[in-house]
Amino acid sequence: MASTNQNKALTNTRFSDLEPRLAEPVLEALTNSGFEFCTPVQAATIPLLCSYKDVTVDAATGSGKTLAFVLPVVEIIRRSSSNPKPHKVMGIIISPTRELSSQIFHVAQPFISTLANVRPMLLVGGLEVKADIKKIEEEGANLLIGTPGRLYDIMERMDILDFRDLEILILDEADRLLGMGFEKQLNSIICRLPKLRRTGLFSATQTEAVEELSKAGLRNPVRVEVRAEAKQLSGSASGNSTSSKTPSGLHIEYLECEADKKSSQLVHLITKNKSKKIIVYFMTCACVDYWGTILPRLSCLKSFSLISLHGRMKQSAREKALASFTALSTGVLLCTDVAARGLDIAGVDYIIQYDLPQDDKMFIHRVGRTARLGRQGSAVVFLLPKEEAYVEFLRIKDVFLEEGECASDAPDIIDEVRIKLCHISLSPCFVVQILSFL
Ligand SMILES: Nc1ncnc2c1ncn2[C@@H]1O[C@H](COP(=O)(O)OP(=O)(O)OP(=O)(O)O)[C@@H](O)[C@H]1O
Repeated sequence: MASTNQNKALTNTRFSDLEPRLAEPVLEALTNSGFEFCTPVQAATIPLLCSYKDVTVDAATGSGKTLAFVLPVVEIIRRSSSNPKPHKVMGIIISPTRELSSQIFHVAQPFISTLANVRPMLLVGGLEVKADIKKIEEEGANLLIGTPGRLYDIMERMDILDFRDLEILILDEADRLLGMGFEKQLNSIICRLPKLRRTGLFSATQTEAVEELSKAGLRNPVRVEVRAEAKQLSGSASGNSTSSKTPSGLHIEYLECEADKKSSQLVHLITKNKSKKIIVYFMTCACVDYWGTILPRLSCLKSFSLISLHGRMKQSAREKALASFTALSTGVLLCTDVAARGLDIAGVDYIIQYDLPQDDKMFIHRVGRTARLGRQGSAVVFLLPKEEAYVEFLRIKDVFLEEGECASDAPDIIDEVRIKLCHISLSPCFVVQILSFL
């Protein structure tokens, strides 16, 4: 009898069931990596991209988006030419951070290696651009995976690369790439690519803005939207199913805290969760440096592994920090939003948002570093009492938290905040924006 999967985050569709059928070597590589059943986003997206459709994909954090684009990229290159000339670029995958590009490169490696003569190249900042140029000149590059800045730089400097037959462009964390910060480089990259190509936009916080889609040159894209099933919200009509942008195994709490008590609360939360693997998000690189210096000096945290990561560290230090934290079973990563999007770090149980994110979308990406692919995880966000909506909510709901205690007895509290905020007219503030995402 055919077996079905035991993981609720997976569908009963096997990779070998997908149509058009994936090539045998890819199916073998999937089996060797322990992947048998597709996640919902993979089951929906892989057949579309493999049938030459453009897609915009919006699915929760940790839902398996990486394989949902990596497999079609490999398939499309295989069909087009499994033996391209050394400097003929067939595909490009762009993501906003060095760490994420590097992760994608490594996830893709076993599948790309089924294409014997296709050379992938990781192009990220922080390392000498001359070394990249030399490598491309000598070895060639058929699939570029990297960050917009370095890709742009390489395209500016290297006429040798031929993009005329490019088949597929993937923008991971597309809202970040298209919405802010990377316009110049991205426009310049996209302008050089043939219009007749496939394009895929992926994110957990996708926007529908037409102008953004047209910036990426999509043609009649199919929109794939996969939401996690959420618990029934109290106060909503019975029988209504709900869906959530955050994974179903994620439990989110808030902690009301005066500014001058935040530091002691942070230490308290870290020590209380000693047996967990924790990520703490701060607003700036300077904050990470500050806490990275202070916390290890506290006697109560002497036995803790505390690792700092931010964008102003040297590339080698960034890589070392991420590798060290990944290898830990318990420990604390102190970081900025450079580690908020896309990173797939095994075993993260707990997310602490010491500072609210500057970009409200980042809330989802931060908490999404835990509870990935059907696992459980929890997250806490520090909120100041002055936050009007929050205080008003406490008054209306008659929910009072002991000062300094986490809201662990109020499991659906954030959902209830959202519902209540719909019913009372409060002046918009950042907290409202954040909560509206949940
Ligand atoms: N079909 C599958 N079967 C088992 N595990 C899978 C499958 N697809 C992906 N995974 C695992 O699920 C985890 C999350 O996948 P991935 O990093 O692609 O998520 P994501 O949707 O890109 O998340 P984010 O939005 O945070 O970038 C990874 O550890 C990956 O190996």
